[in-house]
Amino acid sequence: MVKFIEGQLVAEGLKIGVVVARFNEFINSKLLDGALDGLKRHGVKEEDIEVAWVPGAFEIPLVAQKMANSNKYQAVICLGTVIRGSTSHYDYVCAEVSKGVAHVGMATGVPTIFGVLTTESIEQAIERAGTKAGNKGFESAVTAIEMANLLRQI
Ligand SMILES: Nc1c(NC[C@H](O)[C@H](O)[C@H](O)CO)[nH]c(=O)[nH]c1=O
Ligand SMILES: CC(=O)[C@@H](O)COP(=O)(O)O
Repeated sequence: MVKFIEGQLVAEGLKIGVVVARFNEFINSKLLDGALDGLKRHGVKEEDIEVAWVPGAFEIPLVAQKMANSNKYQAVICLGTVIRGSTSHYDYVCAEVSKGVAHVGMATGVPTIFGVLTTESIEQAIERAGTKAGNKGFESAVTAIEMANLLRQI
């Protein structure tokens, strides 16, 4: 008999850390709204959510790591938006934030969710922050809950 293990989308009692970048705050505030909505609608209490603002996406991994190492949270959600400009800066920021967030999850064992938009245009970012392509923040909240519950069972 195969035993399947799945994380349920039930979040009562979970404590969640959120790291959100101020750079492109216009978009990121919508991602944060989506994440908070997703957490609360699945049962996370407001007092069990802590949000840390950082300057830009590049700074997300360090603060996510500190949160994950604190043993206060069952998951850490990382939110930001990197929009391609006219130089190679975009590639450096994207590489570091994606590698850094993945590293935090692997190094700490705390699910660390990549809710960072990496887009070619501001329009693509707006589409993914609560308009026609959903809200990456909400999706990240659901992923955090599923992963926190999955890891408890393994
Ligand atoms: N261009 C974007 C940045 N750049 C700023 C960096 O993230 C960082 O704060 C700075 O280099 C200081 O270390 N950040 C974003 O979040 N999004 C961008 O599009
Ligand atoms: C994604 C970015 O880093 C961006 O804001 C930087 O733009 P640029 O490459 O035009 O300096």
